[in-house]
Amino acid sequence: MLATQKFASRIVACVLAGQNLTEALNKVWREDPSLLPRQKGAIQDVSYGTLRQLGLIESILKQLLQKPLHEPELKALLLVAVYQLQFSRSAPHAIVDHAVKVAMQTGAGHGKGLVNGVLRNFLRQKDDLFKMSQNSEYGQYSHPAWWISAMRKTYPRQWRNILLANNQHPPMTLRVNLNKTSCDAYIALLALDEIAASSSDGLSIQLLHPVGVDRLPHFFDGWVSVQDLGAQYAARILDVADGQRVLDSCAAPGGKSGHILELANVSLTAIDNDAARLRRVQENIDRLGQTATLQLGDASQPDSWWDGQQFDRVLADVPCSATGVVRRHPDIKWLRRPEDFAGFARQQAQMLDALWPLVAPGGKLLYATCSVFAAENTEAANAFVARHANAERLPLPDFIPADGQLLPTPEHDGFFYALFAKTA
Ligand SMILES: C[S@@+](CC[C@H](N)C(=O)[O-])C[C@H]1O[C@@H](n2cnc3c(N)ncnc32)[C@H](O)[C@@H]1O
Repeated sequence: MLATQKFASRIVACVLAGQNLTEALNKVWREDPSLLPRQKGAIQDVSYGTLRQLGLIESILKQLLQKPLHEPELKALLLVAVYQLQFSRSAPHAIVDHAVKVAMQTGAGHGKGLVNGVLRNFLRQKDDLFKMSQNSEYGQYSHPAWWISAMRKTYPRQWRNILLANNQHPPMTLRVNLNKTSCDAYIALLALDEIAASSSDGLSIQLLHPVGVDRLPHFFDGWVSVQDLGAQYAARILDVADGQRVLDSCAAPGGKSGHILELANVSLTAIDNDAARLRRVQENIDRLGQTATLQLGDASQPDSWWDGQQFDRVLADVPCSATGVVRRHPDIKWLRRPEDFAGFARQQAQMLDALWPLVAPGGKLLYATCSVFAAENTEAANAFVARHANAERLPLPDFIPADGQLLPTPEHDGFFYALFAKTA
């Protein structure tokens, strides 16, 4: 547990200082290669959990501290330890003792009395502290105030559920490759390996508990892929058919490219501007036993990679605020700023405008984000149609809300889809 607290508090401190969670984790893995997979799992769990529940834990901690704590490492250690005391099954006395030891080891030794006192007070007043923390929306929902008000304004009926869904553990969802197996047959295979799973739609499978992909039968033969249910709608909405030319313009790591190839025998071009991520597209397509043309390129500058032949279908799964996938990336809640959205919207509009000439007359372009903010979604789609006289917004299939905004729920992440047809 000592290592868990030591590294988790370092990671939480990095995120609170503005660093991305994945980068902070990778830095720790690089600096301490002796960490065992089990230890890494525990560090990851506690870091993610602390960031998910940060508003609640900070509200509790504020009640326990007589004055604000300005030492980031010490504060992160207390946040991690309070998170563990509130949410983990580890023995409380061990959590407190280890936190004191970590304080001594990490140069925050002068704070060991504070750590001991604060954590013991927490244990004595746990229920009252929790109750008091629920008096503020920050403590209740663990999101920044500006985010809470934006959700309340945009989704007056659903805002609470959205925020609470963001704080849940995400499910592990599989996309079943129907060219290789069926949902029922695969669930039966999983059962043989004692992996409990269910399907609500005959296309995807939700595991009761996440497992490593190496435990999934025939994963490396392409029978299933790990993909959130909301992301699985993209290729189905794109409505691909044999013989078409299809462009996936922001393709990495290739989840949606792979799905398109499973659904029809198309000629797929997959573009991404990140070489390392593009290699993952190749791995994914190889695993599925499919082929595609992969090209490193900037979707907003097609002149540098496009051969001039138009596409029947274009998928623009653009970079965005990722505010719909917060339960998978809890650092996003604390790293995003209200002023970020104008920049995302500008980049998204630029990409859409650059890709539109690549769509053949009668062809379709699917615009997708994993955002829940209107500036990147409904407003962007309306503005696009207003800019292009030959763009018609098409109705979506009935598995998607009519406005294209899929809100985060226990079953899926938040996504937005807008489908456009080129009329001339
Ligand atoms: C939301 S992710 C795509 C996820 C992918 N479609 C999937 O389902 O696996 C967005 C991708 O856009 C890429 N990207 C960002 N800016 C880009 C640009 N200007 N041109 C092409 N790709 C870009 C990022 O590297 C990232 O891989």
